[in-house]
Amino acid sequence: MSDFSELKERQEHIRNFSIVAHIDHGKSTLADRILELTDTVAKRDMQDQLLDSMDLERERGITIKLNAVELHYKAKNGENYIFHLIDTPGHVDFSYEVSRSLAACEGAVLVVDAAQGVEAQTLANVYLAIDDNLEIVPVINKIDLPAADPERVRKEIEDVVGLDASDAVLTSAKAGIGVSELLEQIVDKIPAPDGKIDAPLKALIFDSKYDDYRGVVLSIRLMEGMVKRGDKIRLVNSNAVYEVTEVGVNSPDPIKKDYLMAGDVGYLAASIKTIKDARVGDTVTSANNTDVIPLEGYREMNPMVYSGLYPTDNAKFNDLREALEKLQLNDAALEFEPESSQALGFGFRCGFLGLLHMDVVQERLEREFNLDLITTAPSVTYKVDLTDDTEIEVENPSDMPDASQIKSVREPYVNANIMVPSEYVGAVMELAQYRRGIFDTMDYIDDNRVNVKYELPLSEIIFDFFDKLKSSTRGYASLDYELGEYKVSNLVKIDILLNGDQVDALSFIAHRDFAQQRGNEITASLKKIIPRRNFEIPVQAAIGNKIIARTNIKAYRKDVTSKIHTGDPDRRAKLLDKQKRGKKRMKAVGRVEVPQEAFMAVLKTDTESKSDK
Ligand SMILES: Nc1nc2c(ncn2[C@@H]2O[C@H](COP(=O)(O)OP(=O)(O)OP(=O)(O)O)[C@@H](O)[C@H]2O)c(=O)[nH]1
Repeated sequence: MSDFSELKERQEHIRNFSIVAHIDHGKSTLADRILELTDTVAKRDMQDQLLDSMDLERERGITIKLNAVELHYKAKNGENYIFHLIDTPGHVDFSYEVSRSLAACEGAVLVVDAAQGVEAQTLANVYLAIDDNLEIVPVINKIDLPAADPERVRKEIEDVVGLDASDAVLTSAKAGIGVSELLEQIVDKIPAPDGKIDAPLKALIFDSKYDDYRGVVLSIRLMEGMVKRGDKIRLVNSNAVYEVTEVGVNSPDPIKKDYLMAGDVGYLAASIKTIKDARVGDTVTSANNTDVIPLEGYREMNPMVYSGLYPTDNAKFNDLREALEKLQLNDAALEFEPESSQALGFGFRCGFLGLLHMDVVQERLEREFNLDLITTAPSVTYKVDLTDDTEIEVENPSDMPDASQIKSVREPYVNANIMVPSEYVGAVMELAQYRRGIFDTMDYIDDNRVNVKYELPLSEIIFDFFDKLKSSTRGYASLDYELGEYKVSNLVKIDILLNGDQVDALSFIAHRDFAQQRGNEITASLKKIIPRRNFEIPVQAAIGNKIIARTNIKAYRKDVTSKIHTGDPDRRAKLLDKQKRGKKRMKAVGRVEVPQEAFMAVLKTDTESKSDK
């Protein structure tokens, strides 16, 4: 191995940075250009959003997971630098990934769209970086757009974020303009890591994933010391000892290395089979180093919403448990515990950071673990004060006690930050008011944009608030929020009965003022969603014993294949097959078949349409 002064020299040439931005401001495209310019990826292998390696990320055009790559850059001063670039997601549901990435870095490149300017997530993400004492390199991207106004945006970065943007790099990630200037600024402005190379190993686990062959593969940032194949390591929290089988970096494909040293960002495999040993935020040290002070891990994330995940085939319960355990490694914000439902059997109550997160988890479970799942409607956590002076938390609406036992129910509120051109302030306020928002403040960002702050019930914003906000502001509003206080609200549980039987997984909680309306809406949409049977199915909504809405699904008589001549077995088989596939995501509840969509019917509210107009 190289001698100490060589290692020290190498360390001085390392630059670790994340790219942070509001969603769609061009982080992933900028990362692509950086990969190209540093010849990390050959032109012929280049594809758009290369670091978004999950199919799901490419299909949706969003970054879900952080991604760390090593690049080599020869600067204008003639020296060779090692960059560790961590691309991060922009969506609020994944800000946990951002905070973990930042902990592995000395600097952050802040990308701001030259036409849109500073948006809600720009602020949220850059504040995370400022809190971590990172050096921030501002970049004004998309200068090729006709609507680009870099000087206005420069001023916004100074006035709203409070950073010196006088030498912010002007880029077009799309056209490849300004990227080499950015690389030079990264070299000049972001400090090299300075952890002791000759101290005992201390590394932070900032991500991990399960690999069938290598066991758990850890993404680590070495703070002190070195690690190589054959070393015995200890994971501090779990106190588990392993022998390192491989270390390396992603560039972007994995490349094995002889060693990783203080300042490096790379991966480590040690045949770790016990998933719970390898938690994100834990410290890795050498096996014989027993008095190490663990690195400051991460703030625990509290899920914002909960929903039930059930296998459509009850026999797959254990497969689902195993899949959730493996996925949790790669998604540290996911929580789950077993629950059961009369209607759906055995499954898990899962906690998510938001609906996009929930959607992504469901899709990853189905794709990566080959499961068919039913998800119940998401719910926030309510705090219920009971008449016997005790307090309980309710994450599943069907667990809400009987009204006679309840003194009061409190629900979580968020502090929301909405940035919007001033002409749309009226529309934003109308929407927020309708969603039971409490106005806080309004500040001008510049001559024609404002930052409006509201306290809003979380349950009102997790579903479709953002879509409604976008549509009532022609896409111009951006939103960020953090959990605030619990407040007492007049809430009731609404139960749904199908064919006379209450279906626990369809119960939901609503504000009393909207209960009647929601009852009507939901019975009407269930009527459309639930397939007819050869008997009439009453669909009812009830508060306690009182039925508040009712409709009927008419009986259906004909067999779907009865019209087809038996002489065409092919067609008949195809039709039956189609029918079978359609059934995959259905659950038989009593004599009624309930499709996945029905469990989400509660999310579809038409209530704003009146206020939108
Ligand atoms: N005109 C123009 N478009 C750009 C530029 N940079 C990125 N885009 C486009 O902006 C869109 C969003 O770019 P992404 O790189 O996916 O944005 P992102 O910030 O990584 O988004 P998330 O990962 O979802 O947070 C894409 O359609 C890009 O092609 C630019 O410099 N000019």
